[in-house]
Amino acid sequence: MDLHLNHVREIEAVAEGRSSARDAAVVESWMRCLTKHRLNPAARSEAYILPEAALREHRQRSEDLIAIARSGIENLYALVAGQNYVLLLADRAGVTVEYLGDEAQKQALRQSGLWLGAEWSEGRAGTCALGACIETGEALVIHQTDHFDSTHTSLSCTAAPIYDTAGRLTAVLDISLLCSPRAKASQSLALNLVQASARRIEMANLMAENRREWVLRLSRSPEFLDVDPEAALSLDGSGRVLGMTHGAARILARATGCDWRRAGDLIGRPLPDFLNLTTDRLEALTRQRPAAERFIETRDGHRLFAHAIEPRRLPVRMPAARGQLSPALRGLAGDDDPMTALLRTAAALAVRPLPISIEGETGAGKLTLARAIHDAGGAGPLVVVHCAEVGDDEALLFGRAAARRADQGLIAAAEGGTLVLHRVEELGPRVQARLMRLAAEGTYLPVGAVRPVPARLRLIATLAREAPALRADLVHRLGARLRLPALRDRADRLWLAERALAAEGAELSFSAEALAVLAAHGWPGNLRELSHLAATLRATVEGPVVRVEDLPPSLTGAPPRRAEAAGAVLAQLLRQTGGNISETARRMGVNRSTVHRQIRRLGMTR
Ligand SMILES: Nc1ncnc2c1ncn2[C@@H]1O[C@H](COP(=O)(O)OP(=O)(O)OP(=O)(O)O)[C@@H](O)[C@H]1O
Repeated sequence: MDLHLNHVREIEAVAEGRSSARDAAVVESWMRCLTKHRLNPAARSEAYILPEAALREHRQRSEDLIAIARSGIENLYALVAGQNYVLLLADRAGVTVEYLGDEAQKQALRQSGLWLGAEWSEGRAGTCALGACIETGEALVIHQTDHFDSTHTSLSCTAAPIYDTAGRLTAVLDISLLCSPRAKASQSLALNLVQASARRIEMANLMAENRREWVLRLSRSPEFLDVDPEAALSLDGSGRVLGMTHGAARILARATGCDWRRAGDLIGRPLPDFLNLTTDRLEALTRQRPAAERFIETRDGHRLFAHAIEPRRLPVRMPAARGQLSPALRGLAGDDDPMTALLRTAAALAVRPLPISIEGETGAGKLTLARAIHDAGGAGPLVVVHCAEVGDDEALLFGRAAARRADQGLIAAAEGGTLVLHRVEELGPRVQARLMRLAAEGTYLPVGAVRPVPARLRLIATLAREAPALRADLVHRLGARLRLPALRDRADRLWLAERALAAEGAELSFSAEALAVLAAHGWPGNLRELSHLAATLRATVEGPVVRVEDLPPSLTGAPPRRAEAAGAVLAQLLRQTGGNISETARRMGVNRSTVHRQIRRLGMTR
């Protein structure tokens, strides 16, 4: 029977949901060809080779990658050339930008598309190793009749992705055969080889990009650690992840239960989020000690061997020890490791003019930390903007072109100092769009101006943990991210509670039972809730000891207040204060942004 017809029937059967002996990756790719790319399995199309000019453009864009990948590609080709393999390096679009093949087979290779400039995207060529690898981000073999288009069913192709240090797929490495044995298993060795080469290319890329940073290489076995490690990541001076190989992205993602496909989210997070390791232990992991002694553990309990490589030339800025933190920063936490690490990072950032964003639940201390960073950094005015009050009023923030001094915006007022945008997610969409330039380039456009104005200031944005109203592209421009833990997750919460009482000037202390209640409480209002509790206790408790009975029902288990009741209280307070937001906020014990938010959530009009 006609092989082509057979092939088409098999694809149609899979489309109808019949089970198939093919690998899941092949079946999924066939389904994408049918439903996403809308390809016809009965149609046959020759491999597409880009015109010269278009190919030149693709190669120019991949120049850096080709330069870094070159030795890896040549080594791989040297290993497989004797077995008639050709080697292709394709860019993200599936276009072959580098090629090594046997001159003697030139004609046949060109004909079959195993050639420079061939486009092997799945949408163009149907199921093929390069295209399916780009779609799935994983290494795979597409062997003979695994191909969707029966034009390609004589080929056997094996591909592995190459990721950049930010975790984005940038290229695919492929070795292919014009003719191969029938069994797909014949290509297992090819798969291993391509994956190892891709890993080494990523490693070379990471090392080239991070000569001045700490690099941490990881391996499951000490024997390979120093010669051919499985993964590597780079760290900035304060121990945050700067970049990684794909292997490292998988390890870090697994350690925190994240999806490795969103590796970009791992960048900027502190090392202890993933490993039981802090930067002050990196020196103990250099080659001075035998590899077998350099083991560490991931947060999900996997044991790894590590090799830390010191930054070259410039000495790295090691994180400030706790005693070296400025008093403003030091006072923000007791004995809590994540907070100590966060404050060290904040101290390192405070002396540089980089934008910073601070995330945390309501009352977690975002604004307080922003102020402390400003204090630690030194110079200039501090302008705090409550973004709910700005809304979409562009002129308020950015000022107007050719304005008199009094009409300048808040950004101009912060010149030479710090601009804190508190609850930045409360800004309207137009203001958010205008803010992008300030965050990314340090310039801004006053309303009505045609030329951007440079802003010499440090930008600190605070945002709620879940801030869906904020543009994703703005979030990424808001600089280094500091994530404040919720009070219930802090080991120093009882220390904070005692200190809050002391700050009220009261000669009071908590009984052991009362401390147990505080330790178990969920603290939805975080530090704000704690400081209000201290103020209330100071006013209500007579003896020297706060007992469980002295604590309010919200802590000791009375039913929580319902949203309707909260709405009624808010409405009543607004009426009593004649709509005065500041006074309402003061009486409710929350800040003004919270009142604005509740008004909006409850659909009230002012
Ligand atoms: N480290 C701290 N120790 C004790 N109290 C603190 C600390 N940080 C903040 N507070 C107190 O907690 C309250 C809330 O702090 P802050 O306004 O900084 O929180 P926030 O996260 O910005 O809140 P929101 O997002 O709700 O505006 C303030 O009264 C502040 O004084």
